[in-house]
Amino acid sequence: MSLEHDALARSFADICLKAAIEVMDVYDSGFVVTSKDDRSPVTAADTRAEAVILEALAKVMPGVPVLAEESFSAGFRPDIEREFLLVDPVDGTKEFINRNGEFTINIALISGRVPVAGCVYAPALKRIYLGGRAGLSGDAAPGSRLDDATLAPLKARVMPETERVAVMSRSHADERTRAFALSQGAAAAVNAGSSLKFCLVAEGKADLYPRFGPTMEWDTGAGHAVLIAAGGSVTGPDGSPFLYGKTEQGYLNGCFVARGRLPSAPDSHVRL
Ligand SMILES: Nc1ncnc2c1ncn2[C@@H]1O[C@H](COP(=O)(O)O)[C@@H](OP(=O)(O)O)[C@H]1O
Ligand SMILES: [Mg+2]
Repeated sequence: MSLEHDALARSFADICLKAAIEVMDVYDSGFVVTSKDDRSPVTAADTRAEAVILEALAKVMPGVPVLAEESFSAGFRPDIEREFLLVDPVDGTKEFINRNGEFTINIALISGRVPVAGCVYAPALKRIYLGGRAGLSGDAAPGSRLDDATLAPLKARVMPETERVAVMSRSHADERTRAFALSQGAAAAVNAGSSLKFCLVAEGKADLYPRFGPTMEWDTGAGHAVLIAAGGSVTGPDGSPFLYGKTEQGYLNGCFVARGRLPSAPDSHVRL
């Protein structure tokens, strides 16, 4: 089962690398920004990349329901089962529009309400992160195949007692988030767009990522998979489990805190 999740993360990575061709074509050639019903911005990159991802996922995991950002915005409501896929074709759309490179392509598998495999790919930065049983990261160009030679194990660092580094949203940070980070011993803050924040914790460049502003399940599933594979965790601010498949609340996440390795945590993690 665990090996299967590593293999799945790899197929998600290949799908992200393929979808990145569409994303970067739009990014490099200029684009029109339109507003969705919820007034969030969208470009042709989101819809074109999502089409590529959905077609590929239907071959890799036929019959598994997919909750994807643009299809959801268009009104599609899949019947969520114990296993389902989450897709965010361009997370960090504001960063995409601002052309700072901090946007990602995200695919995750949820099983029993927790992420078990995921891939986060930042095509402009050419960085890829995989989470299955193990975490991996490396450099990869849009349109390329995943190359083992460029991948290295991903390990979150043990949270230091002092001088912790917090990473927060570049476009949606607020005072409550900053106050919480301070209360958790953060001595420095970094800002980043998209699910890259989970990846910064996963690679030991930050210790915590508090999020009190709204996010959707497809924004967090893949980054969450990467982080737990690297030995970190995601919980509610009170330590409660952070679960997926929240149909009754329209797949809107509550507040959460992503953390690196806890001082007492064993080297390997246990999944539900
Ligand atoms: N008011 C709101 N309601 C729901 N989600 C919101 C939101 N404001 C921001 N987000 C989510 O936050 C994501 C961006 O996070 P960040 O600020 O960390 O980059 C957005 O992803 P998209 O860019 O895919 O739309 C969006 O889903
Ligand atoms: Mg998103």
